[in-house]
Amino acid sequence: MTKLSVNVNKIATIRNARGGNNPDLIQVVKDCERFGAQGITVHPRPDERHITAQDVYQIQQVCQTEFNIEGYPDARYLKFIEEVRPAQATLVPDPPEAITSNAGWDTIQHEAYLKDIVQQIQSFGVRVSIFADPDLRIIEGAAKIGTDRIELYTEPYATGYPVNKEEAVIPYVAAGKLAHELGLGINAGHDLDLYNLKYLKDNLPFLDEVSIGHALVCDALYLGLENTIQMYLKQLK
Ligand SMILES: CC(=O)[C@@H](O)[C@H](O)COP(=O)(O)O
Ligand SMILES: NCC(=O)COP(=O)(O)O
Repeated sequence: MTKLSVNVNKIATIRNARGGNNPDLIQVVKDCERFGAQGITVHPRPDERHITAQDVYQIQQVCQTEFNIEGYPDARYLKFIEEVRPAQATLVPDPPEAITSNAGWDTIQHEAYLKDIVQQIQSFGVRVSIFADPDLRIIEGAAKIGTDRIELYTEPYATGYPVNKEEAVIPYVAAGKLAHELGLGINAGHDLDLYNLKYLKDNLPFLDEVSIGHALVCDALYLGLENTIQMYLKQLK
């Protein structure tokens, strides 16, 4: 079964726009889970443009499903992971000024660095996922590093889907097959939506989890949060 982890970054974006507590992020987290979300994902970026440090600790208090914290493994991020002990830590190579995540790790060039970080996080009893492009050498590198899972970066798939979905999915099928053969868990995320999700899921038999935020929150503006979460879950059946 592929789990849906709802990324609530954009709820915090709207809240921060006015400086108050509307929408109430913690209430939205509770509601997402009540509506069927099987995980909650946040990416507490250093500039706190959306998710703040306070949000991270408050979500941990209420999250009843799997809490997934994404980020670049600097000292601030590792402190979150050690103190919060989420179900999963997803390592992303974003520089602080990144507008959004736009690439996976070079697991070959950064093997020694990532191996140390992964061991540190695993020593906290936290599962590790490494954000990765669907490149077979990169997947092999991820296995060497000792990560529990990879998260396939799906922006290129989402961009290619409307043009030629059969072609767009090819690298992901190959990467997913190799990852499974190497004993890695498989997550996927970035720019997934109600149009492209089912085709990816149907072509990736061992997909453990998708984390979806931007499109889901945008859909919820028109369709309502409960209905939207149910619609995303239906795509994963
Ligand atoms: C890692 C990834 O692709 C997304 O989870 C990322 O967290 C999106 O970040 P923004 O919500 O800041 O665009
Ligand atoms: N890891 C991907 C994620 O959490 C959400 O990405 P997006 O759906 O906001 O593009």
